[in-house]
Amino acid sequence: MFPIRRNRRLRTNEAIRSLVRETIISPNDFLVPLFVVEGSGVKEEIASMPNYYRYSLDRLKEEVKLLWSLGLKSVLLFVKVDDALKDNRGAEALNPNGLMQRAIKTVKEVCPDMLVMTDVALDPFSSFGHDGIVENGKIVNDATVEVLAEMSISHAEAGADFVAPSDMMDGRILGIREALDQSNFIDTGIMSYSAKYASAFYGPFRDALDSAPVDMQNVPKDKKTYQMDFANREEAIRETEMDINEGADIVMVKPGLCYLDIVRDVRNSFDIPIAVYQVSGEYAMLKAASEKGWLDHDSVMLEQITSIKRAGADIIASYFAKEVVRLIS
Ligand SMILES: NCc1[nH]cc(CCC(=O)O)c1CC(=O)O
Ligand SMILES: [Mg+2]
Repeated sequence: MFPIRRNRRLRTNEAIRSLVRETIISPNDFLVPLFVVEGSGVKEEIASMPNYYRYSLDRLKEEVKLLWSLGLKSVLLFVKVDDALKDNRGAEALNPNGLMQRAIKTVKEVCPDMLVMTDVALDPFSSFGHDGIVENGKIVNDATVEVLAEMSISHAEAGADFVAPSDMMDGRILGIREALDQSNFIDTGIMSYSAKYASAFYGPFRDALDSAPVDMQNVPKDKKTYQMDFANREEAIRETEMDINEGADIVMVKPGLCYLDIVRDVRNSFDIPIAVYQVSGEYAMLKAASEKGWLDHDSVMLEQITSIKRAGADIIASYFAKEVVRLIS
């Protein structure tokens, strides 16, 4: 009686495969990152992110409407700030009429039901390209948290539904939650980049926003004193648990593909929505390999996205969102 069990029966054709498929991708899974710049009529392709663009506010409107029509209902906003507006404390981040604040209003104006999340960190506003304030060669934690809390209030005032602190300062979730509550933004959510690793996969993103750490004496060249060491796994649980206790509504693991063990650990440890950020370098790798004809773009894209969800993600922040949704619809 060899063999009793024949697993291949369940793989015979697409009908049976789809019947037993465990992980299904839908537009509801995605959070779409958007890069915003000053100007008008601007839709400029990011060199290291083929087919991904920076939009001026007028062109952002079209893009947001398009996303909505595809069933993509959540965006994550990032802004590219002029060098002249950058300083060590990221003062421009608090400008009530700053680019981020106007971008939030623009999205809500054309698409009131679109969920708007905003990046909260100093790097796009920092003259040193760091997520926090630099003093004597160090990124100072507590003073940075104060700015992040003010920044969060400013985003909430402009109409953001969720703020997404991506800076990895200690205690910032509590600082932001208390600040939002004190300003009566009790319904404004926090998606915390809880386990964010110091990754070389962020390179294209830093090109997109011109936000890489500067090469200067007494300024750290990398973000390793605040973002996590990629050799560590248990630490991700500790970081995530603290953020949940401090009031995070959604926690995140970032980057995606190299960190799916972490995603599964977090999934098995906590009963809270988990976001995974498939970052710019992951996007760029597939674009480059498929341009060379070395990988089949759409198949690999779907395999990657499905793997992220299979690992335990509830939410996937991905530059592929639009392409995936078009592929599966
Ligand atoms: N704090 C900024 C921020 N928010 C998201 C990313 C990376 C996203 C990507 O690579 O797609 C980064 C870059 C960084 O930490 O240097
Ligand atoms: Mg932390």
